[in-house]
Amino acid sequence: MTSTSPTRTAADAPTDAAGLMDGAALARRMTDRTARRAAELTRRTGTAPCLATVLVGEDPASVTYVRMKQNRCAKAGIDSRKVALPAATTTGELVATLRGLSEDPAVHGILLQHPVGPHIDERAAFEAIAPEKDVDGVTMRSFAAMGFGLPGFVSCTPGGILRLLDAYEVELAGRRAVVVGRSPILGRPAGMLLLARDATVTYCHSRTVDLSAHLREADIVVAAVGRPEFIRGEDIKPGAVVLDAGYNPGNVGDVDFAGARARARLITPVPGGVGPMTIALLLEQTVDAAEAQLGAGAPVSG
Ligand SMILES: Nc1nc2c(c(=O)[nH]1)N[C@@H](CN(C=O)c1ccc(C(=O)N[C@@H](CCC(=O)O)C(=O)O)cc1)CN2
Repeated sequence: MTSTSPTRTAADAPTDAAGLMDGAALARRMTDRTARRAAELTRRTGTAPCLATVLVGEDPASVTYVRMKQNRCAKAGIDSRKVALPAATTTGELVATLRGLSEDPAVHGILLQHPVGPHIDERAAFEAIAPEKDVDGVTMRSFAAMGFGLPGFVSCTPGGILRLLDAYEVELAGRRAVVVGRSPILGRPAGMLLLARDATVTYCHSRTVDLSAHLREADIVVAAVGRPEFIRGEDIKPGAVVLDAGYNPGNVGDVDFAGARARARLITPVPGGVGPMTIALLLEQTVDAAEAQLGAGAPVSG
């Protein structure tokens, strides 16, 4: 991915600006721990954890994200199996591929890169992933667990957002959280995870009347709308915590960073905030899945 956004330095920030939530650093710490767990699992079982990545077509951003996931797998001692399918793949063919991976004992986790082409029934494809291999948290069974606050694989970006909030000791119970966006891999599960932690959650979306009024009341804002700098700084409540899950071309988030930072208490940058957490969670959940399938949970301290 190329970056056209100007480089931000600490000197650019106003003196009373929000603290940055450093997702890149937290993701590195998580991945170090995941790598230790993967090594221990491989030593004990003779089998390395394996993630299958499935990419349909050649969308440049998706190609980049899949490559990033495979590179980080390699660094963490996780095998990856790349399945690249032509753009013309049908729903039936994709479902058959995912069912085959679901039944393959050498594969412990499956990732279907979103989005797939408009001619494909993405929901049907996600549902072809065996729940015990759904390390990306995209099946309805995983959604149900997230909705009820039960154990299970979480959607990776929303899960990463919760880890960031916990790492920065942000209180959630009773706080007003506004999630802008309702996509199945991002906004919806983000709201479910926040609700499971007793936040008072409001979803805003394209049909919301007076988004600004909702945002101005929000203690926590999750921006997952997919439009560059859509959230205006002036709408952020002073002292709010802002998580920008946008990944627009040019590494631009969904939030007007400078404007929001001047009012918020904590904010994630783009890049270096929520994005790296997505892949850290994917790797962690792949090792969770492998441990469960190989019957070999390996406690690792630190
Ligand atoms: N099946 C899925 N598809 C998609 C998901 C997902 O979680 N599961 N998320 C997004 C995109 N995505 C991963 O696929 C993703 C986007 C961005 C990043 C990231 O780390 N970005 C960096 C900057 C990257 C760069 O420098 O080029 C950052 O924000 O610091 C990771 C993953 C859509 N599809």
